[in-house]
Amino acid sequence: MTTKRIFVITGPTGSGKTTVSHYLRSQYQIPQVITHTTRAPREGEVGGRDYYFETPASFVTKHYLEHVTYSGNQYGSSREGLAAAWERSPLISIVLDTAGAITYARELGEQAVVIYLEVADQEALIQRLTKRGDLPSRIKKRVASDEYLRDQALPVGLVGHAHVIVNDDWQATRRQLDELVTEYCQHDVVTKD
Ligand SMILES: Nc1nc2c(ncn2[C@@H]2O[C@H](COP(=O)(O)OP(=O)(O)O)[C@@H](O)[C@H]2O)c(=O)[nH]1
Ligand SMILES: Nc1ncnc2c1ncn2[C@@H]1O[C@H](COP(=O)(O)OP(=O)(O)O)[C@@H](O)[C@H]1O
Repeated sequence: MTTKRIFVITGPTGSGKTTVSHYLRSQYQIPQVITHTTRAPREGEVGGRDYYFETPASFVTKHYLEHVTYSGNQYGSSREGLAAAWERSPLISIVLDTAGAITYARELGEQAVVIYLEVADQEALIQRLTKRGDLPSRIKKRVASDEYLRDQALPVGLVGHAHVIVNDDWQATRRQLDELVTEYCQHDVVTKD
């Protein structure tokens, strides 16, 4: 049987987590676990595809494997969401903050393949957020949040568990992702023998 695995994509805001998750979906048909949030949708975001957008009252009715507060909003991933994605494919992905990534690494062990993204130049990262359409006031609040500052560095709890990718150049990032997918697909061929 093919081993079930999940690519846990983490890193600070603007490091490219969503972009990586979309690439894994379009290039390799790797489904993404959709998580729940109380934050308002950004322009272009669609409920049920990007997030399940919740009110504070509806958020607390779900069964979470883990949940966090990030820059004043609630986020959580459900056990049901994980099981539903694994029904569709043995290799799936999820986008989490580093606290969530630590929980997944602890709860799922080797099934969780953690990818930590970072951008070397902070100015470039701010420019990416601006280009993405984030309002200057929101960017200011986000980059001043404790959670953003915490996620700037690979947490001790993920050292030795995470594949670190410096996402400055998309072609280089793509190559590293291609290698990872190949590695984890071959892993299964090897373990089946
Ligand atoms: N722990 C955890 N983090 C989540 C979850 N859903 C989203 N996040 C993280 O919450 C943070 C804020 O997400 P978002 O508002 O979409 O901002 P972004 O990082 O700029 O895309 C990011 O680090 C996401 O990876 C979840 O269910 N659990
Ligand atoms: N390597 C890259 N070079 C330039 N822009 C990038 C790169 N990776 C992602 N981006 C852009 O940066 C912005 C933030 O990326 P996104 O995936 O939304 O980050 P996150 O989900 O971590 O907040 C998006 O507009 C995305 O298109």
